[in-house]
Amino acid sequence: MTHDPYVIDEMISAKSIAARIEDLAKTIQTEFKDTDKLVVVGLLRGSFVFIADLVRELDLPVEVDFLEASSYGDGMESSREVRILKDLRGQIEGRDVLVVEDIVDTGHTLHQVIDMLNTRHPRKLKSIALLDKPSRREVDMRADWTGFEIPDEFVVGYGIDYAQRNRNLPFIGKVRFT
Ligand SMILES: O=P(O)(O)OC[C@H]1O[C@H](OP(=O)(O)OP(=O)(O)O)[C@H](O)[C@@H]1O
Ligand code: HPA
Ligand SMILES: [Mg+2]
Repeated sequence: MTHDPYVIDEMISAKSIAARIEDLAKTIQTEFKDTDKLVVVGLLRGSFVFIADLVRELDLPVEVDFLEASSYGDGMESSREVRILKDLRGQIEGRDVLVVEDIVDTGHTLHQVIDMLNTRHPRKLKSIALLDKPSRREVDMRADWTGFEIPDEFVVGYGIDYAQRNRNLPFIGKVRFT
């Protein structure tokens, strides 16, 4: 697949992301202060940077697990069909679970993942997303906590890709075709 040339304009700096994650971690700590061992579930691949930074700010007993869900492939359009490519390693029945997502866009990915995890009867199931793009929503879905609300721009960096590139940028940038 070939892509038109583009540049990336910074939208949210690494420093702002770090500051916001400190605040979010305090909220999560309060929410789960009585939890024996919280299961923090990262949705691969996009959330790998966010989950790494978030769990290091949590002063709580946590277990980290991953689920791989994919709907975008290499393009900019959701397929609306969320495929589970890799399941959790652990059981979540009766457990407190926090799903960590990089971005909620149409909402299909988080919606379908939450539905699927609910069938396993966790005690408590909450979600957190670094970014929220509410103007593009196609299903009624919101993460319980959000880092930043963003406009309708295709973003990359801090774990998020365009055609599997740019995940390693330390900031969130928007893609601008040249
Ligand atoms: O709200 P939605 O419209 O469903 O979009 C959000 C999802 O899309 C992206 O994942 P993608 O399918 O590209 O896989 P990736 O995480 O491996 O990049 C992103 O990481 C979210 O998981
Ligand atoms: O803005 C985005 N950028 C990259 N991947 C995405 N998947 C959903 N929305 C986006
Ligand atoms: Mg993803």
